[in-house]
Amino acid sequence: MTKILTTDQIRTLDAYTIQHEPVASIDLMERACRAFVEWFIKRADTSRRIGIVCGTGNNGGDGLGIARMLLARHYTVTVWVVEGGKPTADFEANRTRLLGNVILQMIADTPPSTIFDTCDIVIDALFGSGLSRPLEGIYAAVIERINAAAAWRVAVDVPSGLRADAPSQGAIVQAQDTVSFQVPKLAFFFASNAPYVGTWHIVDIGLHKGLLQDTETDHYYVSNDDVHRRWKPRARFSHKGTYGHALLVAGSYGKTGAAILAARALLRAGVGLLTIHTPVRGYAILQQAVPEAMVSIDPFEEYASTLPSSDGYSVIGVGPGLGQADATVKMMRKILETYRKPMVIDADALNILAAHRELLLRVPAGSILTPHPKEFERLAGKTANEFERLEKQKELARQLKSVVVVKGAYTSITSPGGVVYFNTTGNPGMATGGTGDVLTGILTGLLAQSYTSLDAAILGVYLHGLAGDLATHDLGEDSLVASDLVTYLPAAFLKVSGGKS
Ligand SMILES: NC(=O)C1=CN([C@@H]2O[C@H](COP(=O)(O)OP(=O)(O)OC[C@H]3O[C@@H](n4cnc5c(N)ncnc54)[C@H](O)[C@@H]3O)[C@@H](O)[C@H]2O)[C@@H](O)CC1
Ligand SMILES: [K+]
Repeated sequence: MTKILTTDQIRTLDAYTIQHEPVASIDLMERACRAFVEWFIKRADTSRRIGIVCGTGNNGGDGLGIARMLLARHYTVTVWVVEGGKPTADFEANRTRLLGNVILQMIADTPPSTIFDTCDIVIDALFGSGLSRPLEGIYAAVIERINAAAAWRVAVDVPSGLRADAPSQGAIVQAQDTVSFQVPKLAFFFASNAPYVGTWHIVDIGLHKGLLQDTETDHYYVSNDDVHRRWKPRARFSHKGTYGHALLVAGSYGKTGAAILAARALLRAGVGLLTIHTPVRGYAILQQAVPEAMVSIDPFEEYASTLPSSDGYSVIGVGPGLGQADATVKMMRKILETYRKPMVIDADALNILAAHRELLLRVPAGSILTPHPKEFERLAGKTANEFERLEKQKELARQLKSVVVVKGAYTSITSPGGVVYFNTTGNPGMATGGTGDVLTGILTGLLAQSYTSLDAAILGVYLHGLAGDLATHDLGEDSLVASDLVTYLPAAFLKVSGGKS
């Protein structure tokens, strides 16, 4: 698991590294500059004209060090320093090291609109993690020019003006790429910050490994290795009973497709047996579309009303295409009153919980809830920003002793203990109807196979995004449909299992 740390934790790590490696502060900055430059030179050749905009803190010190290294590699570099705060010692040291290489252009007033006209690339080293209040005045004026520049904008550590672990206000640099030191910052994972962060990249600056390992955090992001460790190979002497019997409660008149997508994904996720409970109208369609599944037929024509029995199922997945008819609400109530094993709860099943809040507390411990942001808002209430939403998500997971998955570009998975895992697979092609139904199927299929709910959620969300990425690789983002995720799920399993699936 890769950690996401707060600014205070990173500051502690910096200081600890300086003291215990030991390494001089200026040499640690030198390492940071070198790591940035190594990343940079792979992406820009020496014909590109570079502008570096520096503050007078340590982020600005990085900017000066980067300037020196790029000049030594024969890039054309202009360096601007925005006058203001008291320069730090490492900024001063790097200013001295730069003397004679380039003349620093000082900015004391609103710069002309043409300031960056001669730059192909603008490197933003105005402020880093030391930002403590919104940027205004001269800083805001410079940022306005940076954002208006017809150049590739690359931020050092964080886009200036963005707070790493709190909501941001004031002027913020809109970087296309952010090269961040050692660990990603929490703010990078929120949709509202995407216009500032662009694509983020992590470079290793060699902060103290021991302390990095020992530093506790509630926030992680998920990589292929983490997922591989959670994946379980199938046993030689296993049989269909080994892999669970899932019940999928899904579909209503006009929404049988949701049941098909979830059912197909469930089977491709490796479940032993699948029964789908669906209204009469869905029966013939499901038997043809998903021949591997058994169908339990509701007495009602158009929506589900009565589940004959929930006994014997290892897991229930409920929600896709379900509708919210009164009879369906009654059925949900009955399920929650009698079934005590984990469930996967999605879509209309979540909306039913939001509208009948007494049911929420009946959700069996160890379940997985998969709201998109709007459904989450109905469940947990409005929030002012994504930091607040994440706190509410942790609270809900604790309260229900379940895993809460809020879907988005970086789907966040919260354990009952309040630990958050951000998923890193997936792409905008998946922003299309039915992909959520596929996720419900995958998660239900994994839970049926006795994965813990947290492992099922981390593995399932990752596989779902990876199937989307593999599909996009062949088909492009524009044409991706939810069924493609099911088609590419086997390839995703193969990738996660290292070819052993
Ligand atoms: N040894 C270290 O601590 C290392 C630090 N590094 C760099 O140092 C950065 C952090 O440096 P600093 O802590 O000096 O912080 P910054 O360079 O981000 O900010 C510098 C100063 O700006 C002032 N400031 C904050 N908000 C302001 C506002 N809204 N308007 C005006 N002034 C404001 C603060 O008082 C602070 O002293 C990191 O992001 C990274 O780029 C790297 O060189 C790696 C090593
Ligand atoms: K910056």
